[in-house]
Amino acid sequence: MQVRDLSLFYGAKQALEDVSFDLFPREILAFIGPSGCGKTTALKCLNRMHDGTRGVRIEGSIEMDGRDIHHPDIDPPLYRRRFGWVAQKPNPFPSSIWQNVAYGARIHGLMNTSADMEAHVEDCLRRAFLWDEVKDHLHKKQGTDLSGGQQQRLCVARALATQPDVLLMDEPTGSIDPIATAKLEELMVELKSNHAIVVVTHSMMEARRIADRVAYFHMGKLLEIGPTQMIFDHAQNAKTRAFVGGEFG
Ligand SMILES: Nc1ncnc2c1ncn2[C@@H]1O[C@H](COP(=O)(O)OP(=O)(O)OP(=O)(O)O)[C@@H](O)[C@H]1O
Repeated sequence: MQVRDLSLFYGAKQALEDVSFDLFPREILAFIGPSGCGKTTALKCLNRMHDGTRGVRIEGSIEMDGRDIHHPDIDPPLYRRRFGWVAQKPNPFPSSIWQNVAYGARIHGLMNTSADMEAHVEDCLRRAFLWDEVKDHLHKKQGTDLSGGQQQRLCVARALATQPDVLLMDEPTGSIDPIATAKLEELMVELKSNHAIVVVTHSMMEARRIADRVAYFHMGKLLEIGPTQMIFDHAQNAKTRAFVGGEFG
């Protein structure tokens, strides 16, 4: 994806200003920066999640595979299917584990037979590192009956079910414990072999552990983007250096 000179306004308030970056296949790109600097707003631009939000105005361009994502020929539901979304707070549907995963594939008509659907649900749960823990109660347990970390991995499995190219994760480890966090981070690194991942994180350690590249946002601007080690050890911008050095934020 190519994002160029992206600005976003919530009514009169400008939340993003001339943001430009690329997203490459099979990379983890982390958005970091102080609270309110526009990370989530930028994430939501990628899958057109602001569509239909009253008062939001977007300028600049976003292209995916060389095509303008706002072109009238683009079908928004089909476009959005190319993205999986994982939120900070695990939010499984109040239905069985199996239904949580099957839902997306069903509404998009992705599986032809019930055998295909069974295999797909298993595959998504395996890829989300959850299969062994839930395989004996796929229909008996609700998604909401699982632990917080398991619920978050279920949300990843649900996101994988629509066969997305890109996973957008908004502080996915922000509300789970350290052991569950380690498992989710390991999962994200595994998933990047098939997906590009953009992750918003408040944890500098997490960005260091899992990201290939890091983008530093500051008051709506993307001040610096580069390989993770460069941003943490040799940032060009003084504000980036101060933030990753823990001086503020
Ligand atoms: N729906 C909205 N309407 C009006 N202003 C909004 C809306 N959503 C976000 N904002 C404002 O836009 C700015 C950027 O918010 P955003 O949530 O993108 O920041 P963030 O970097 O993700 O913050 P945090 O790290 O706290 O989640 C903030 O000033 C926020 O108050």
